[in-house]
Amino acid sequence: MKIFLIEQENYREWTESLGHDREWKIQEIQHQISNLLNRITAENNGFLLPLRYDFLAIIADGLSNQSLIDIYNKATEISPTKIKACLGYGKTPLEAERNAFNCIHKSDHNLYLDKLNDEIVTVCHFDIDNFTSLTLNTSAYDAIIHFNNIYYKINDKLYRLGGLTQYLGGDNFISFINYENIKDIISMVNEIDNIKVGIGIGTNARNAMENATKALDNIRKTRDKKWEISQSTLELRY
Ligand SMILES: Nc1nc2c(ncn2[C@@H]2O[C@H](COP(=O)(O)OP(=O)(O)OP(=O)(O)O)[C@@H](O)[C@H]2O)c(=O)[nH]1
Repeated sequence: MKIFLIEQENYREWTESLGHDREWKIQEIQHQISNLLNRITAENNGFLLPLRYDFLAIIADGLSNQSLIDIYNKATEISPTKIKACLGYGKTPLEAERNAFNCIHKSDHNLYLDKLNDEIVTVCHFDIDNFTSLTLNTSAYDAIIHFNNIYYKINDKLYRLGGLTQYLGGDNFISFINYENIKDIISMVNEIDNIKVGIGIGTNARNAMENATKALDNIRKTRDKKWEISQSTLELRY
């Protein structure tokens, strides 16, 4: 697995430079940066995980180093701080991210790329059943508390498998995992009520993500299963 990790350096100093009436400005700028990097990453068939916003991760399998250079250049163009970025490799997405993080802190260069083999990308798109049904919820915020209780339980298991997990809004969250751990995901969701998962496999993260959402939509059609796997060959885009 390859993770391209981008650091916005001296983030705290930048935030403090905005004064006390700053949080709304930070939120505005963070979401603008995440929006623009999300777009250029998707155009290159990757997938952006905003993580902490001062550090953003890109699932880089299937992306050329030139694509990563283009994304790095975009980040340096739009960020209010200096940018450092490293490409890391690992058996799991978490190991790859840790290696990229280590590289950022050890490397004197602002950009470190390596010639690494691409591996297939596997992503799980989790969804809670009937999250929007009014009978379940007394308020939008109560629904979030209900979601969080499930999310943190599952996230801990995904972390132990070496998955990189990101909340996407509503009752949706995804985890990029190692292909070998699909069986662990299936046994996990079989033991948890009111949750389903679409598992997507692809030659790059965008392809895998599309397949995971397709699998999730298929489950909704019949509602007689808690998981489905979908894979296809690379569809060239852009
Ligand atoms: N990020 C993201 N949000 C979604 C997606 N689909 C739905 N949502 C949001 O997630 C919330 C729940 O939507 P659904 O999961 O479709 O509805 P549900 O009530 O849980 O019904 P089922 O999942 O079909 O059982 C809503 O706030 C939607 O706006 C998606 O593909 N991605």
